[in-house]
Amino acid sequence: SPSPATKQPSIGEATNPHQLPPAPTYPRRLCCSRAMQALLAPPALRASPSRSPAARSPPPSRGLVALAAAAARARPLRCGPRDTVEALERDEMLNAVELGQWESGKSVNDIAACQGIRIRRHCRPAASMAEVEAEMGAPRNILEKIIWDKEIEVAQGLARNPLEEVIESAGKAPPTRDFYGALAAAHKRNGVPALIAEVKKASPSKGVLRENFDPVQIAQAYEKHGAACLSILTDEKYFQGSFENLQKVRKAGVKCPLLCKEFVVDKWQIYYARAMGADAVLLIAAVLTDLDIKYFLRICKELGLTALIEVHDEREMERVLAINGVQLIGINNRSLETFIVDTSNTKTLLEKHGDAIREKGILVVGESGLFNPDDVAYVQNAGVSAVLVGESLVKQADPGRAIAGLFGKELVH
Ligand SMILES: O=C(O)c1ccccc1NCC(=O)[C@H](O)[C@H](O)COP(=O)(O)O
Repeated sequence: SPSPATKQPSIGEATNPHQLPPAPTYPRRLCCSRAMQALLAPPALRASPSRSPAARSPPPSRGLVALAAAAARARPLRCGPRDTVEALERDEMLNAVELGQWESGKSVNDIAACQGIRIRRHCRPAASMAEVEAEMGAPRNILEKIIWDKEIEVAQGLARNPLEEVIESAGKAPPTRDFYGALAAAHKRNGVPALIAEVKKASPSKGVLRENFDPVQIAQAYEKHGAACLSILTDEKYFQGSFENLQKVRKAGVKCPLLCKEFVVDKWQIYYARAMGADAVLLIAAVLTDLDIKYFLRICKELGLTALIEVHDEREMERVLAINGVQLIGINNRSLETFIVDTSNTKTLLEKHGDAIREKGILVVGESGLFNPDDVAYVQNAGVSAVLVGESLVKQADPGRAIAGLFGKELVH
């Protein structure tokens, strides 16, 4: 059985990642060096769970940071002979400000709020929604509701398909296709933003978009008519999607790289997405702390997945631009809290951050609310290299042919 140092805690497990006594006000450097000491200590010297402050007074909602930090020690960061103290000192996860905040007693939701994140986590995956709501009140908006359900759903998925098995399947999956490269090439080839065409049956804001929904047929039609990549909704409850749809499209021989459009709150979902054939995953900045994003980016890198990191406002854009290794940013014109769609959001954010984005070689995807060639030209002029389009294609009798209508011309492969 795994040693305490390498054991992966389940979501919501309130375990202090460093197994060190809490201090109310650690100076940041001290906190970091303690984290590194814990990392570098031989397993026998790593403190036992009984010493953890969480064990003394189990807080209900510290699981997320604990999870990320514990995983930083274990996987995918491997502390091997080439990991010098200097390298560890430069490690942005080990030095994450969130770890110091957590050690000094902040909850996951307090830490998230410090980054302007309004979506709360309940971190009680074994509880019923009634129990969660009794403790936290009703979810404040649809995105929070989706995330609360997702935390419980992921725990159920983990019980059915344990992490170790999913990691093994992900490792055996056929190699990923280059999502970023496909977008860059299609943009260059067609002179218009590359298309990520979305395979989506329903959405919370619009209800059922297409009664007669065959994901493989739609995916093949999109590919035939020039989509560079596809986005496959996998959420069942709110979008009537599934991981099976993703797998079916992959197995049907569609060559376009596939984005798993899921509400990722746990690494299990990323491994599962890869095991089911994904080439890219969505990470939503409105839901994930900087440390979550950094950690999930490492897992993506290890698996060869591209991460599309979605932002909606100024604060989220600033946070994401400060994270190393980001290649693809999606600007969602739709607020996932209010459903309001405003394409000028893309323009506003790119006016302010376009230079920094270009300097870093990041590609921007304009997402949501695009219906005609004027809409596409508008976001293209704002500076996007790709667009993510669902409703305006999937609602048409022939979603493939609808692509030429959206761009005002045929796209070529
Ligand atoms: O679309 C929704 O109602 C929704 C609600 C809550 C969370 C996410 C939601 N949608 C995800 C998306 O933003 C879109 O699927 C995607 O960007 C395509 O948008 P569209 O072309 O407008 O269908």
